[in-house]
Amino acid sequence: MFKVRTYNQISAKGLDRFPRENYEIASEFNTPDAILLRSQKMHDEVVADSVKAVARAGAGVNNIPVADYTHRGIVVFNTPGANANAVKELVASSLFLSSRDIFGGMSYVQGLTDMTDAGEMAKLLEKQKKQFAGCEVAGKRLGVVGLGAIGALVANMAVELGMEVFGYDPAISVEAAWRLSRRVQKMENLQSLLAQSDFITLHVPAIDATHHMINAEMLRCVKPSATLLNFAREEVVDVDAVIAALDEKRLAKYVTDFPVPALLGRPDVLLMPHIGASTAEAEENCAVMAADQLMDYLENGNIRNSVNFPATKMERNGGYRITFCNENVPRVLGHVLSLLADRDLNVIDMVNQSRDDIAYNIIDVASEPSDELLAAIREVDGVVAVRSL
Ligand SMILES: NC(=O)c1ccc[n+]([C@@H]2O[C@H](COP(=O)([O-])OP(=O)(O)OC[C@H]3O[C@@H](n4cnc5c(N)ncnc54)[C@H](O)[C@@H]3O)[C@@H](O)[C@H]2O)c1
Ligand SMILES: O=C(O)CC[C@@H](O)C(=O)O
Repeated sequence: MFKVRTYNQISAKGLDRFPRENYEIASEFNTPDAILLRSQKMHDEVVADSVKAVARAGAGVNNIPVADYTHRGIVVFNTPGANANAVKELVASSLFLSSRDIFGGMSYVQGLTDMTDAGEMAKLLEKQKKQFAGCEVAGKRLGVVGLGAIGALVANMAVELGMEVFGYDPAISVEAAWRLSRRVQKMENLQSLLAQSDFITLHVPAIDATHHMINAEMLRCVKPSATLLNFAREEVVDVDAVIAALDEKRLAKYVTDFPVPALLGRPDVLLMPHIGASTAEAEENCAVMAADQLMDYLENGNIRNSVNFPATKMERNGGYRITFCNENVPRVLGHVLSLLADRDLNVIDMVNQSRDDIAYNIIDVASEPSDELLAAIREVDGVVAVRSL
């Protein structure tokens, strides 16, 4: 029986994937085999040595101490693309909400609570509506920073809206580049993108390289009429620099899913409570994908969509399965294979993959590995974790 500890509200569709005859799912477990979470900050959480994998039902993994887990042999998964459409739709809404005063106009109408005469109300609205006029997004220039799962959908959607679209992503994958409309113009640097754009939307992960990528220096490049949209992460933007730019009218508007108190009460911001991925569809997609990935790892040792371990898959061909991960240094695999040979254990099939400092191995053997063998593998210099499945 595997135990999976959940944090946050995980879609029932995802939780239903775990067959209850093999899995116990709960939000409290002292020694779980795996953790399934959304935005729970794990940096200060004590994670038991029993944990073999952590699955993030979502894209960003900056809430997880990935490097620390890697050293402990804990595989971290995410769900690439599973919530991208939800974010794209909120970015579309935000383009409209920031280009026209839809919110102000609606609040104004709702505030007319003393009004009883329909004719008088219609006259008043016709007179007042000019204060809520805006502009269209068609024909405007959108700069998309980060052209992965979300950025590509946003860029393509903006092309369809009639916008002129610029993209900047120095690390774009071949797959992501294929998804992109040919009408998206590639920018060589961030400054050029910022200088041309009427709207700038950020879709990069929160990593060291993107920390405060929008800072005082970069904000000096933007047009005073520009709107900045941040549906990526709080850390990607230096919010003090944004506030200074708004105060000095060097930036027109800031729209963000990651508000901080200093932004409250400003007329030139639109603040949302981290709802980019809060649709039934996205929550289901993420939870189902995360659950399936966790189960395949716990039951078969296969790794798909990990952010710290190499993608590794081996079909089951009978026999008994040993998996282990080790520091990516010479001689560890050879040492383990010699332990199997010493015990006359025949290898049916095996796969060895590495990623940065970590290597991962699946070995199918003809007879059941003993506890003594597993303990001996665990003792090999460089081995981090061993399992028998
Ligand atoms: N608001 C929300 O609820 C919400 C939902 C989903 C994702 N997100 C955030 O959006 C981020 C992106 O999600 P995704 O699914 O598109 O991820 P992704 O991995 O598919 O795409 C990220 C892209 O950013 C690019 N990139 C990395 N560093 C860059 C840099 N310095 N400059 C320009 N581009 C750079 C990468 O090459 C990649 O193409 C996530 O990491 C997460 O933080 C927020
Ligand atoms: O779980 C959520 O609601 C947000 C997820 C989002 O921030 C992500 O990075 O995928």
